[in-house]
Amino acid sequence: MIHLQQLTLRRGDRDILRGVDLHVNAGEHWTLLGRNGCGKSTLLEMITGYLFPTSGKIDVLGNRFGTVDVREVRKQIGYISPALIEKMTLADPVWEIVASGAFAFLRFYEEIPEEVRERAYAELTRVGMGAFAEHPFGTLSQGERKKVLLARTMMASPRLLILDEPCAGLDLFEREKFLQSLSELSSRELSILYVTHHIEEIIPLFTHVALMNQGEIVASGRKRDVLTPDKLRAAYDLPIDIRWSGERPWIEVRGGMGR
Ligand SMILES: Nc1ncnc2c1ncn2[C@@H]1O[C@H](COP(=O)(O)OP(=O)(O)OP(=O)(O)O)[C@@H](O)[C@H]1O
Repeated sequence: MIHLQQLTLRRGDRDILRGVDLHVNAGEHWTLLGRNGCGKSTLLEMITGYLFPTSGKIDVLGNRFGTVDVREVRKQIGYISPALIEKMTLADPVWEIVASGAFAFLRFYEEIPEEVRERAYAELTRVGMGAFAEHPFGTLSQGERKKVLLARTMMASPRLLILDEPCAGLDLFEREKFLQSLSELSSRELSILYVTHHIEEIIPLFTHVALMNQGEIVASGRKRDVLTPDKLRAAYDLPIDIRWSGERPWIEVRGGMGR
């Protein structure tokens, strides 16, 4: 699904990404973790073809970037980023926002086909937002907006779903509801790449983790192999204990900072 080989991004005299290798195979769902500024969002922008590397190779869904039209590849990728929410028109009804996901544009200037409207309602219902279909998008809470964007993304039946901190700013209840909606997508044929700062968001759905530190991937693989106290300490510079509840990790910072 995603194969990155020796990716480097140089800006001025600084390497923002350095020698990044990442291999996401069909049927795997990955989380990407790391401290502020380590390069997570930059990596997502490369995988979605908005940024080009200084060196290295990017293959996404069987397409080698640099030899294909990335806009065509993007049609198969659902990408929810903080910037996307800002692009939505707050006065538009929720169902129209969702329906626009079936096309490669943000707003409708023509009548929306009935079939698209029905699918939009179905996707909204699936994420528990059916009752809000006629509400203006701008009146929704942050958590509700995130679920609407998830529904919108699914309109294009993506093969790859990329989420950049989708639970940021959500309360516990909204976060769990969002994660549940995400889990329910696992029956569809798609792979998920999910960036977060919160290890407890690595719900059973996720199979693999990549840990970044200062532009490099310092550990990657099956989540139980990567989420170990030693590897987390190396990435976060903190003594971290980890406890598993089923296939979901919970962490404790041992003795506070600096010990
Ligand atoms: N166009 C640019 N020119 C120079 N530096 C940049 C540019 N874009 C990003 N950076 C720097 O690259 C680093 C990585 O940024 P990025 O946004 O990818 O980090 P992140 O891991 O997503 O951080 P956060 O967790 O805070 O969202 C940061 O230090 C940022 O300041």
